[in-house]
Amino acid sequence: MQRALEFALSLTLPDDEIALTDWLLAVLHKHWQPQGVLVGLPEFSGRQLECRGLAGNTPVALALEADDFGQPLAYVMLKNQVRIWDTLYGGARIDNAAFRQLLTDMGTHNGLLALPIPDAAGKLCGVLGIFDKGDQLWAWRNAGDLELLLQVFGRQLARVKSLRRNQRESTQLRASLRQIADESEARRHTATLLENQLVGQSTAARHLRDQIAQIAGHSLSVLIQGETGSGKEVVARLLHQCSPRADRPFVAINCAAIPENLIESELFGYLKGAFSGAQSNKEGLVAQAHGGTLFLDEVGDMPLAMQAKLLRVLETRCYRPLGSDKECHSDFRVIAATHQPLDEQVADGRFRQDLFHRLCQSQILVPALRERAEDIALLSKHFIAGFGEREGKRFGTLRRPLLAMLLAYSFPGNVRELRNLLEVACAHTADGGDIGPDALPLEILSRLEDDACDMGDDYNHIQDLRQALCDYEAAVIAARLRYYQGNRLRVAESLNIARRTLDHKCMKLEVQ
Ligand SMILES: Nc1ncnc2c1ncn2[C@@H]1O[C@H](COP(=O)(O)OP(=O)(O)OP(=O)(O)O)[C@@H](O)[C@H]1O
Repeated sequence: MQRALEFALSLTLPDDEIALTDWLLAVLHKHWQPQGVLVGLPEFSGRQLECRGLAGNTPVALALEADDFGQPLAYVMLKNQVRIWDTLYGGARIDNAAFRQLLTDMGTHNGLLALPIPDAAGKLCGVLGIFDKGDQLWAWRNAGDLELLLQVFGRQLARVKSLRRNQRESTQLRASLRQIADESEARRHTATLLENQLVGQSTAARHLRDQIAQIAGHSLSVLIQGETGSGKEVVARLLHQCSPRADRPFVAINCAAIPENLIESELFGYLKGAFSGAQSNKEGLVAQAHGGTLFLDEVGDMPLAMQAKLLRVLETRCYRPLGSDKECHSDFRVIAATHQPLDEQVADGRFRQDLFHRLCQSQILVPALRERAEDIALLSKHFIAGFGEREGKRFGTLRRPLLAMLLAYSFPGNVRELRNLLEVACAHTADGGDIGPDALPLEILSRLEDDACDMGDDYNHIQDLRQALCDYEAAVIAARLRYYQGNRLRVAESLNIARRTLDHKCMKLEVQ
């Protein structure tokens, strides 16, 4: 009983095919003690028999062609029948050198008993070869124990294989779940980054964020166009931060700000002595951008001669530092921006058409602020909060009259102008105070009033009619109060309303 239990226990330990084969070899070695033994199991394609065994006490491992029926194990697999060869004569005709060597080591005085291994369903799943003297092989064959042992092995093998398969599948499943979780985490991260840094809830702002999220994923060049101050650099930085290159450098160059004769050395770098004043080697921006993004701001201002050199770099990703005779390579993504109509410059011959096509494999147009006036309130809140934090102050809200004036203004300088204007207003507002027109210097106020644009042909920015009317009313009264230097009687007369009505409106609309 104890031996039976020990045997059963030993069978529970192997958890893969190799360990189970070793278990079978150990059992055979211990209880049958044959001269040699070989267990062959087809590998996953079925083309080869992976064999493990013992020649005496020495471990053997070899691979046999499963369809080479000239060798006995494949032959028994084909016939699915037990066979005994009383001697090993004829081994010389076997192609497989390792197997031939094994037969030679066993000696011709030994024979071979080969038995098919059935799985749980009785299907063939391997083969066992036992080397020993012919009469011993016949005795083992007739006793029938080996077949029983192989049934135990075959069933256990099926179990181990299914366990392995399940483990493989659950590992793959876990890996795909992890990938899905990583992807959705990355998407969430991108969305948060975009919402925080590209402020705005207008349709145009949302579209811009969607475009960035989509374009950031590939490595094509991007041409960003838009009026000055509209947020082109914000878009370029976000394209980089949301891209797989995010942890590599973002290198920006303003082509309009660098003298023509310096652009080349800035971009490509130089070697010591390349020109007078080059006292040491200097790495260029193209090299610094390796693995990351090269941002060419104001690309429309790049001189024609430099455009040709840039085109070559974009086509080959190779460049030559000044004074060097060696080509260098840099893997960068290029993003270019301009406030100029590049297509017109191409038509005028001021910008190379081939470079234009290279740069605009994908395009983003950043709309002017006046085309998305709905964003003004949110942008203002964002900037005021930022200035408050910077100055260590807590500002109240943007008062309606000022908001109304901002909504009516055409913002030729776009978001930058709004930001600058609010920076001034915050600087003139006390800690805890609301920000109104009185916080702006007169010249800015008159700029806002003089340039107050028509509220838009389509009034698309209006989301709340009652609020819009209040804002408009507040803006008119505030402007008139400034014009009459706070004289409410004259304001009321000029607007054809009673003085009491004006007072009431000023209180309700928070106009001072
Ligand atoms: N949607 C936005 N959300 C938050 N800040 C913005 C947004 N758009 C622009 N800004 C801010 O406005 C200012 C100008 O933006 P940016 O420099 O990106 O404009 P630009 O179009 O590149 O200008 P230029 O044409 O002069 O190069 C920056 O301070 C930027 O942070």
